[in-house]
Amino acid sequence: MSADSEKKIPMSEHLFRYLGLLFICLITFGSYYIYDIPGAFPSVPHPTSADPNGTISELEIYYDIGDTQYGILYSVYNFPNMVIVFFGGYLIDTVFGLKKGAMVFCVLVMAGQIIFSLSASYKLYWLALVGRLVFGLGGESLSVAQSTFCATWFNGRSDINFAFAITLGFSRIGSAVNFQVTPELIKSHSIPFAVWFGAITCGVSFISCIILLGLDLIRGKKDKDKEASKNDAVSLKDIAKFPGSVWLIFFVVVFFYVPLFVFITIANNMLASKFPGCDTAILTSIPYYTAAPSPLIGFLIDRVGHNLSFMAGATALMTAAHIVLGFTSANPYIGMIMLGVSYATMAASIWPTIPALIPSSRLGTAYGLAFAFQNAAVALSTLAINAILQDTNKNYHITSAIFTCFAAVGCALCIVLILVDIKNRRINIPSATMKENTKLLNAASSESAPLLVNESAN
Ligand SMILES: NCCCC[C@H](N)C(=O)NCC(=O)O
Repeated sequence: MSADSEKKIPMSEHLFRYLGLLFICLITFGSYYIYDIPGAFPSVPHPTSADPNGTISELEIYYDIGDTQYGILYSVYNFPNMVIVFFGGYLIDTVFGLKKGAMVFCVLVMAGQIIFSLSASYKLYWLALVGRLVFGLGGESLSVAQSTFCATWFNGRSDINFAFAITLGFSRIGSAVNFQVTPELIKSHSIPFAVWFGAITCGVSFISCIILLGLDLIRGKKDKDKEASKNDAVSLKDIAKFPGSVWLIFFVVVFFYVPLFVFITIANNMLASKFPGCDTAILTSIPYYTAAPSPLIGFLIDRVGHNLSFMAGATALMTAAHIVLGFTSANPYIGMIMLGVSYATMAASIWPTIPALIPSSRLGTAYGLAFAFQNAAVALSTLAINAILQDTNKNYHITSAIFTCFAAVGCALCIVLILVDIKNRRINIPSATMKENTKLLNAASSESAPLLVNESAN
């Protein structure tokens, strides 16, 4: 779409897209809110002979469990998603279609949290695991549906990076709000009340999903898309035909999100041990709060394009952040803010590159694959990092070196992507050209579905 033709879009059309975006944001608000409910339980003193200043989560006391069982509340979410989220994307593309898929995943998220809440009411740990497992069956796939909705609603528009950044910023506000609200509700009411409140946020997301489905029917008619319900079956051959750049982007997802998500799980202890007396609760939530202004970065990328250069900048900043946090005595706020800015930049630049490489009919599968790799890497690295810490008597220099290397590899991959794109000219180009290419890609794929872009042909 040229700048000229875009100027002719009536205001009511822009308002309609942004109304849709509001509900696209809201469908995952509940899932991002409830994901870290276990982590938001307050810590209480728990002195032992080995560690007189030791603390323990109130959740462990409530269910009468240890650290390992606490960790399993997260593992039952991540491990199955090494595989499930890929099938979630596949189901969206070929079995359910986007609308029914979103509804099924929303119901699973809400059902999972209701089961978790019942476990809190009856103090049953095994039921809590069942709840987290059911939540995991829908949680990641719902994020795939969200990305696919966002790509579909903003396909070929000049504000697609902005729209993606808004959904991520909004979702991460959900994560951050949980860290403030859950401890407050536990203090002012009770543990079951705080957990049931999470179920209410999922109810809000469920209602938003119903409204979004209605709006999407109208959008489908406006855009005259053939996404009546579902596409032709995705075959392994289609996936093998995904362009090389998309596979490299999946690897960047892995090498960027491991030093972010896995680091955050150990950040509390690492920062407390390196900087005694610092406020670790505030420090560890900084990267998520910093994601809130990522729409500003998305807005900037919409103006200048060159997503890969922003991704390279984000990985370079992530590398520097881990060096500052792990190997210098600089104030930890500096390193954590660097980490947050790098996250906000990556979140705004990486996810919109996928619709420029993969046609709409295969977007669910592509996002599903990206999240499957991400979950596998995060789940395995979390185990490996904790094993290393245990074996080295909590030598955080080693883990910082590992995170630094991961981020540096991510940066190197971005540079390779930039070099590859000099020839292909698909994603490190001015945004107007990228949007034009995306439209051509989708037009070509609807004529000879499922056609995927052949990089060397470009
Ligand atoms: N409950 C966490 C959902 C994560 C969704 C997805 N795997 C993801 O990482 N999205 C990008 C992000 O930055 O959150």
